[in-house]
Amino acid sequence: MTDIAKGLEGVLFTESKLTFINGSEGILTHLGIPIQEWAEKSTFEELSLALLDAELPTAEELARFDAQLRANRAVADSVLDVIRGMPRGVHPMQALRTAVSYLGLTDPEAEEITPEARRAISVRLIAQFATLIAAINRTQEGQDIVAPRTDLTHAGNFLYMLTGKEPTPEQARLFDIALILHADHGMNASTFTAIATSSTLSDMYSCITSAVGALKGPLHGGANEAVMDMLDEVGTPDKAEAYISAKLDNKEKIMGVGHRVYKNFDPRSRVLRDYAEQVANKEGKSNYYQILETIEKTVVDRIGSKGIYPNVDFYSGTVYSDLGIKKEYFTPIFALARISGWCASVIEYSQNNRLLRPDAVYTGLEGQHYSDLKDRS
Ligand SMILES: CC(=O)SCCNC(=O)CCNC(=O)[C@H](O)C(C)(C)COP(=O)(O)OP(=O)(O)OC[C@H]1O[C@@H](n2cnc3c(N)ncnc32)[C@H](O)[C@@H]1OP(=O)(O)O
Ligand SMILES: O=C([O-])CC(=O)C(=O)O
Repeated sequence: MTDIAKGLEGVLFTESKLTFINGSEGILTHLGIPIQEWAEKSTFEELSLALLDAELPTAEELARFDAQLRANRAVADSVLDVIRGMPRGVHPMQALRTAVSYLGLTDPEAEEITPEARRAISVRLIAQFATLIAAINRTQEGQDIVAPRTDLTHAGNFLYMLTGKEPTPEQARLFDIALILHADHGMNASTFTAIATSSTLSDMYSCITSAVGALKGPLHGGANEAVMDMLDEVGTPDKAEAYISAKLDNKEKIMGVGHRVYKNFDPRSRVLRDYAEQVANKEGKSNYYQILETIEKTVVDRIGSKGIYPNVDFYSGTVYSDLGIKKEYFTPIFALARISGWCASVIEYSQNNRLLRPDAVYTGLEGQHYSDLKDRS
């Protein structure tokens, strides 16, 4: 009997210098540097550049990249018209998938797949994802689109475009850290999807459009919104333990916990929990935070022995909702960060490309002949 790696678990299909994960010890590094240090000391701009070039930038290189991002924030009016024309009430991830696909139609270099073109398009995509997501939010809320500013950081400008108000330095920095934590994560489903698309020698916009679709699902990036739905369903902290126990008794999955690779705490969830806790200590524990605390305890007590612990999606929503962001935008914000990892991984894989084409064990019928439709019951 041939072994099948269901879900491709543990299958090694390429080499990468970008991200290392030790799932049993809960370790995550980018370019060998622990995620906690990136979160504490770096910026999303710096990590994005480090991933794109697979090396730590100099101050001069970072300044140049930052200037390029700022200069590329605006998107063509036709893209904004498409966003304005979208039906109201669509999920923002549907809207983002369509917007990024359309964005490709406005980029004269879109079809180029040379390393230089992939790199240049990546800079534009990283810069413009923020503009697309903020514009989707504004139009879906019936508000005017806010044009990007060049005097704010990537995180600060996004929050400004989203709300129309300049964020405080603390808010911008907190959001920057959230972006850092989500920027890359090895061969997760959406990065793998981007690479699979690029392996056919398709263009960057196709890679990223397919990655957005993969991130959207609740087993992947969509889990952060699903966690918020769960918190709303639980309602109050005193109901959390019974709610989770009943779900586990029914063999239902709890959103925001469990991971294909981490069989211990996801280090990103620890960082996010610390920030959520700081806000809770400063402003009083929010209802959401208290429910999450009880869910975490119940899950770890009941199924921690199976290696089920909170993942990155567990606490991110409380941080975003503290910043006044609606839950439908949690997954687009994940995409806002992961665009760097997607682009970097496509660039890296393209340097040594081979078409991705796995196989399946055939279990269907054999030796059959075509029968006329009228003869079939
Ligand atoms: C950014 C990210 O993508 S992080 C992941 C975000 N996704 C979520 O939070 C959704 C909830 N989590 C899950 O569905 C899963 O943990 C996944 C999809 C992330 C990983 O799943 P897999 O690696 O395929 O694990 P699998 O489904 O095989 O589960 C292994 C065991 O753990 C249990 N388990 C896994 N996740 C959960 C969960 N969230 N709640 C309850 N039990 C769980 C399974 O029921 C199974 O138990 P069993 O062996 O007794 O049958
Ligand atoms: O690595 C994974 O499978 C999912 C994940 O945590 C991520 O993409 O950030």
